[in-house]
Amino acid sequence: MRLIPLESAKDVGLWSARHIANRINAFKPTAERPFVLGLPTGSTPLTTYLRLIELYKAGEVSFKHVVTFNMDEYIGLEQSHPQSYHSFMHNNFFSHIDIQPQNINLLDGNASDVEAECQRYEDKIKSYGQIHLFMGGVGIDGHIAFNEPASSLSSRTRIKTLTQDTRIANSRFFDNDINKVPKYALTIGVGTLMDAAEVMILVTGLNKAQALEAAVEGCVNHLWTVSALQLHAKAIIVCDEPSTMELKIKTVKYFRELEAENIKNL
Ligand SMILES: N[C@@H]1[C@@H](O)[C@H](O)[C@@H](COP(=O)(O)O)O[C@@H]1O
Repeated sequence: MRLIPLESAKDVGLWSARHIANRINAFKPTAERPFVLGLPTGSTPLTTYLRLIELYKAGEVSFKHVVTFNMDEYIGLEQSHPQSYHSFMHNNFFSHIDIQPQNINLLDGNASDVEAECQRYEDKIKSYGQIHLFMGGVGIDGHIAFNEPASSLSSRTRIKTLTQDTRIANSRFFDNDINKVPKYALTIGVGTLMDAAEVMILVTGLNKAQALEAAVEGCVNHLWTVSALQLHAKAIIVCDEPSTMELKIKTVKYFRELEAENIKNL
């Protein structure tokens, strides 16, 4: 695992956007051989999206031959609902870049046959071979996508019941009213994420410090699903200073020295 300890949340956005652009450009995608990118929602990746839009506008990266798969979607919200992950992605990213609509993949949280929808998603990912780079955030309780504590670390795309903690955390987007937060979501599984060639998780803020500790210093444990990353051959965690509060000083120092050259590349 690589840990990139940066100073601020803004730096996390700049670094991660640059990393994505570099990977796309190095891949030289074409219509026949697109770059496959996994994407999250949440407040953490917003700076990354803003920076990617800037890089696109500056001609430094194109999404013309990029195929995207989002991690998750609430069940029961209309796609046009302002808090659906469909809306989030279109408003914050897709409508500002040159991605082709047919290359955008999101789970349908209103599918009548949920199991068939999840299978369709898994099959569609497989049809491209592999997701080349999956970016994600992390919940306060260490969940990745909506793989809540005690999710199987080999899980595939499926329906999950959201925990009370997650619904409270996400109620800030629903007028601070937990009753308006959906109870269920469709989410890729931990196994789906682990199949990606590379996984990059963004962690910012003091409230994520325990999750970061569990991911980096804890044991692989289904109660902190982000800890599964320790078993991934190419995992990167990009974090800001406040989120490292629970890590040992020597851990942070170790990675800071190891990544000294890369930390400069914002
Ligand atoms: N399903 C999403 C996760 O993918 C995201 O990582 C998490 C943290 O969101 P934020 O970045 O807003 O803290 O929120 C939700 O639960």
